[in-house]
Amino acid sequence: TPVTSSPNGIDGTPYDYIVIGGGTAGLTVAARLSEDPAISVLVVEAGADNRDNPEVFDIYEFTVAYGGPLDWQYSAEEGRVIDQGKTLGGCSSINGGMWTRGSVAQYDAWTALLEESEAHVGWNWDGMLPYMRKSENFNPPTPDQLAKGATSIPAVHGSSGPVHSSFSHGMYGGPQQPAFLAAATNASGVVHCLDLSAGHPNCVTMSPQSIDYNDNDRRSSSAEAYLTPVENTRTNWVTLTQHLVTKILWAKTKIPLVASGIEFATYTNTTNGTTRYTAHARREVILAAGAIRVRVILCVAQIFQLNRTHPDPAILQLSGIGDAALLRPLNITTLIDLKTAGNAHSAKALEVIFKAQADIMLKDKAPMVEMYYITGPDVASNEIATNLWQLLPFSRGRVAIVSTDPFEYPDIHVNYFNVSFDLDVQVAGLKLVRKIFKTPPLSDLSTGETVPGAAVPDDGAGGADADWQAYVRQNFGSVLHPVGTAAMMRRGLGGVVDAHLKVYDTRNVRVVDASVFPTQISAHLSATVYGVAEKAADLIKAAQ
Ligand SMILES: Cc1cc2nc3c(=O)[nH]c(=O)nc-3n(C[C@H](O)[C@H](O)[C@H](O)COP(=O)(O)OP(=O)(O)OC[C@H]3O[C@@H](n4cnc5c(N)ncnc54)[C@H](O)[C@@H]3O)c2cc1C
Repeated sequence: TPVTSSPNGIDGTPYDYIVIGGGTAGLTVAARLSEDPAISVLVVEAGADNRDNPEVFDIYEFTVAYGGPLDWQYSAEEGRVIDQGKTLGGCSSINGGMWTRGSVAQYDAWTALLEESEAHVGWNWDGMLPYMRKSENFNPPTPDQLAKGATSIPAVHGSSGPVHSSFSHGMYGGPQQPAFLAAATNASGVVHCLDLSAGHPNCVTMSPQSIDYNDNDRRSSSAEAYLTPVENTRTNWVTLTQHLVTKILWAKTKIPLVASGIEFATYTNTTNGTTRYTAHARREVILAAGAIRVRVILCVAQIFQLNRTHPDPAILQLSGIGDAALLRPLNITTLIDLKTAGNAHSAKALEVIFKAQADIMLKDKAPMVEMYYITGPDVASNEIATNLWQLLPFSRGRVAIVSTDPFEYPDIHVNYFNVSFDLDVQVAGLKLVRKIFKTPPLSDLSTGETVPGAAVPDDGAGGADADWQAYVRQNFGSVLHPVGTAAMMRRGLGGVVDAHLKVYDTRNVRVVDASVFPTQISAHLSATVYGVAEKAADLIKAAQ
């Protein structure tokens, strides 16, 4: 069976590649590797196959899955909840489907954080664009959508990839959208651009989603895009759902480590299986368990940038890769002492990483916040609203295992506003939102502000900083874009994987998911995660 929840026939079986996590990146890389019928691929996914559940396929039910069984609901300090997809397709099965890319300079900075000798691998805009396009099948705006104000630059999009992207049938056609575009320009000078995916996202425009226009706006998750079309024909690819990978098994525990496979256990909403199964990897183990869990598996570096959480690391930690000081008290033998988990980024390394980010903000003028304008069905019919999302925080969080029980959630510290500049950015962004709503032509449509309203009185200058700060601290929620927990960076900077996405000091373990982003980007992440996974697949194939 191509997708199964039974370990029978998988337990004890060898595969060429084992992919841990059938999420956004995991299914992408598995699909590409299994294009060669001589290569066998096993994907092990903790969640179930919920492709037929409207909470997954119906993009108009976005947010309904939060807090339910399809959501990991990791907890962090101050009672915060970090939602992440626990279902086939991972976050791509429950996310908002916003389809955007970061700026040219942000991708170029990834190379700058690697060894010079690795620059040729092409972790930059020019090297990523072909892969982001490869993943995509863009449906340019229809005449009706054009009339409502949709724009695009079709040449920057892919037109024959697996992930469908388009504007929706439900695209709202009222006067509020053009009024917002014009008011944003009038209030701030930010220009109206045609497309957020063209590498220059410092602008205001309407944005497509990862949905299939020709299939009634059905969500185009990684499962729908990469697995569904081939699942009945590609017999060399098996996906096991409802099983948690508990650790990586090692054939050789001297550096460079060689993985021999994985151990896994049944995992349902009611069962933490006690039986441990194994599967063997002839070639490689590929970690794609997301930015929180990879760290649990790897037990490696955890930068927890605001809006980013790293799931993968936990699996690394359970497998003996991580900070010895964390693993020793848990009686886990440290195989690779990767100290970057938690607090080990030296001041010198942080200076380099922060300077790269500051340069992107100051020289490249990369967007520091996103204003997500909402109208139509998402809010009451007489309301217009804006979410303000901070894109490039300097605060860093961390993920660490707390026990050797693989079912136990890792300890997550998001450290929001640990760097006070992040709070300044929030306040400046919110003041600008208020200004835009008070600027024509949007102001002509508004009868006044309800939220935050009197909670942050407008003193004529947009409100007092102290009032805004208190408001942000009380109301702030993460946009749930964790990255960087197993960063692709020079080892001296705290990197966990090299430019080939190989974990340092291992021969055959790679990380392929949002964990490897060394820095945050001014975009929603999924389009870039697909690009990373597509590029990773080619790197892995080239190494065969
Ligand atoms: C609520 C929400 C809304 C978002 N909205 C958008 C948006 O509108 N647009 C956008 O572009 N991006 C959005 N994002 C971000 C984007 O979806 C994610 O960054 C991206 O999909 C992450 O991909 P990934 O492959 O790194 O991880 P995931 O897609 O999370 O995949 C990891 C997979 O590994 C599985 N797993 C974890 N641990 C184990 C284990 N031990 N054993 C087996 N399996 C395991 C998980 O269940 C999961 O399926 C959103 C994210 C969230 C959470």
